[in-house]
Amino acid sequence: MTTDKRIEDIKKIIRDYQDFPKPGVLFRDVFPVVKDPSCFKKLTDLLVEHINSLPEKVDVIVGLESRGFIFGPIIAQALNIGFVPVRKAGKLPGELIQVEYSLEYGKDKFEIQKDAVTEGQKVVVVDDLLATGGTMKAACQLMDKVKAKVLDCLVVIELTDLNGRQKVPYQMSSLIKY
Ligand SMILES: O=P(O)(O)OC[C@H]1O[C@H](OP(=O)(O)OP(=O)(O)O)[C@H](O)[C@@H]1O
Ligand SMILES: Nc1ncnc2[nH]cnc12
Repeated sequence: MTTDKRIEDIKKIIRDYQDFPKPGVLFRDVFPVVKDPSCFKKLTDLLVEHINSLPEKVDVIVGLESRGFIFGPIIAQALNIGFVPVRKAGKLPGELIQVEYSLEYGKDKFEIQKDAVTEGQKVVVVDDLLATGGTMKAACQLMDKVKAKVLDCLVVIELTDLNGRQKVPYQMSSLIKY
């Protein structure tokens, strides 16, 4: 993604919290961007422009609980396509597919409804932030299990200097890198 004045404006209002939620973690809080309507519009426009620049047309936006739910649906709506949630274990009804994963400050389990994305559908996976990449990698494993085609794994913020970074198996894109 290219440099853009809008990215600088967004970067200015992301807030940092040292030692949250655990000692040693520098937490990057994206919520001030959502609170500022002009910045939030800039951010969603940038994400939509990025998706429109992909070589293939996207069928479904997949968002990761919970901060991926802030950005995913608004992007899907702008693109006039559907949004599908990937949720932490025990939240979704019906037949599910599950994976376990580890993230910067813990472990969790992700689930998707079996028929939410169908074989061959082209998806973009959206989240607010990539740290170790464990969360995004787990979402990709779910996409493999439903035989979706992942065109892009898109995050607002990417932490590039983190120890224990896990490889995300598909194309990764981020607006802001630290
Ligand atoms: O790259 P990783 O090391 O896996 O970390 C990134 C993930 O961590 C945060 O989610 P969290 O699980 O804290 O949940 P939340 O969105 O519900 O706050 C963030 O929103 C990403 O999903
Ligand atoms: N450093 C961080 N800041 C905000 N969200 C996160 N999720 C995982 N690591 C994070």
